Amino acid sequence: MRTLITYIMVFPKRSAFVLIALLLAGVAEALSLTALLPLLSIAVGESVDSKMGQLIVNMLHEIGLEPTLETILLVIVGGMFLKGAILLLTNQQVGHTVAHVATALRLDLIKALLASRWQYYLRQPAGALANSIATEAYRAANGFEHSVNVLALAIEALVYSIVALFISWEATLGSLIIGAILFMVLHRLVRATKRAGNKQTHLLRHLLTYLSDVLGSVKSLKAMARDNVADVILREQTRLLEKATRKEVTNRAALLALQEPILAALTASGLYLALVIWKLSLPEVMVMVFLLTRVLGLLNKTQRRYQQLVAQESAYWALRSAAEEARMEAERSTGTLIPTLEQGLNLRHIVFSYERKTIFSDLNIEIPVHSFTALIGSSGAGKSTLLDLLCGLAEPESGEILIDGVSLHNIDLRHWRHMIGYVSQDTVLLHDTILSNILVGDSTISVEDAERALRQAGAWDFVNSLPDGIHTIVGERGGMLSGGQRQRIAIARALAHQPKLLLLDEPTSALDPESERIICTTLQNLSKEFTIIVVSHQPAVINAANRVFIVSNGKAELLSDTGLPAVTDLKEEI
Ligand SMILES: Nc1ncnc2c1ncn2[C@@H]1O[C@H](COP(=O)(O)OP(=O)(O)OP(=O)(O)O)[C@@H](O)[C@H]1O
Repeated sequence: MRTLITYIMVFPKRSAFVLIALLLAGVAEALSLTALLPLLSIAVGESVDSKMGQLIVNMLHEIGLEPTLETILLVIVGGMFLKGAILLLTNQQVGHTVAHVATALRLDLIKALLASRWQYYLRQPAGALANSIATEAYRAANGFEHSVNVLALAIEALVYSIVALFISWEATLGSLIIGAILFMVLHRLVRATKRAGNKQTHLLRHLLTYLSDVLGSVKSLKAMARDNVADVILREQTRLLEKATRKEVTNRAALLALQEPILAALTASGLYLALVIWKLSLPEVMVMVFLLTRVLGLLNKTQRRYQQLVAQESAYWALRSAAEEARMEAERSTGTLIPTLEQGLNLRHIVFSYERKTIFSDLNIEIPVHSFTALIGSSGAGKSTLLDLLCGLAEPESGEILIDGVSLHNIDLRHWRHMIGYVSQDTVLLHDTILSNILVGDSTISVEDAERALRQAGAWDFVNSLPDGIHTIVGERGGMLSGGQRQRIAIARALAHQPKLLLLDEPTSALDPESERIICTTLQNLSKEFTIIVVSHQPAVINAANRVFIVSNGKAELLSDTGLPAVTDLKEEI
């Protein structure tokens, strides 16, 4: 019930529209059915003496129609058509709304996650996120559809009950009481479905997290003939999921199977009471039986829809709590100053740790503008972390990061990041065109910007020589390009928004010497315009830089600031 109310509160306008439409549909149907009463009276040659019958006859007189068999038949058929038209519009609206709800929930989660602290984001398994965006959002949106239907069916049942009350309040009340008892008895099946739904939500999240991890490393597992290990674990999780799904389906089937015979028994008892005990007239009894069958049928349908709602609702709450948790971990930027980068960067006495592991105990680095700085050091020394500190993705415990003498604390982070071009260690290109890979959805970057960036990155000649040029599709993870070409596209992506500072994390680690040489030349050319900081173990990159820092033991030490350090000397340091 909480989910039902929440859905309506979160999407009030859409829910209201759908409900009003369904209500109109219910009224249209009820009116067309009540016309049955005088129809039946006329059909059996009786006079129309019930209140409802009189009302219909009077209404027909009002609009200048005689209550003949033909007119009443037309009223019934017309009412049904009107109901059909309203239902068509309603169903359309429900369909649009379900799609809208799914999109709104997905966007909400993505937005909250992207706005969260980097350290929090890193802890989120990609598979769980994919599951939330795909499966949970879909199930949650279906939950919305079931909610609206529960309400609509309940309203329809109410409308029918009111109409039935006019005919015989005793029979209606009796049936409603029996209906309520039936509802409560069968509620056990609804609760069991809810438990199965919760289990499914939990297992699906687990399964997709594991699946995405396994698929990410399938090549090495396959090469070592260890893919059957993954297979066994996945099979176990799939078996559990299947069990939960089977439980849900069994409970649904049980509810459906039990409702039908009980409904038949109730209808038969009602018929007996009306004919033998209350001695109602045959047309009245026939209409009443028809209406009560509908009321109880609608109550049954309401319960079945409610059962479907509780099977899906856990997905909605899982999705909402994921978004809420991400919002609690939102990155908070306190600074408001607009940064400049005309003098340089200065890291002073930086102390930083991951949980209890100290990475920097007293880090001091000065980086003048238009310098080309290489950061070297053993694996795990903290080079990538240093880049994270510069971007504001990690925050020092103490010490200061100064941009042109202004503390990063006081600077608007988004403005600062806009001045950064970042090429990560593991750039993944999208399965899309080269142009899309450079724009990555940023509408402020023009095609001319992309072309300029490709030229700056030394990629223009090879892109231009491709049959579709900038519109060439690069394939899955950029697989249709060479490693060096992919890396130059990644550099072009980092340059497209005209940054001032270029940060590169191991840009050539996967490249052959020739591709590496080309990237180094590109970087040297770029250093005339940009301030470049590159993390690398590669002698060619270190030689290309004009300043070299070694990061070790929580500190950074300047090894060279004149240009070309001897590669052999550096190798010993690395
Ligand atoms: N998000 C994180 N949470 C906890 N520990 C982390 C996190 N990121 C990195 N570390 C740890 O901090 C240390 C420094 O990591 P970092 O990636 O900065 O090293 P690096 O010098 O760039 O290494 P490499 O040359 O191997 O890329 C490593 O020991 C790593 O395990």
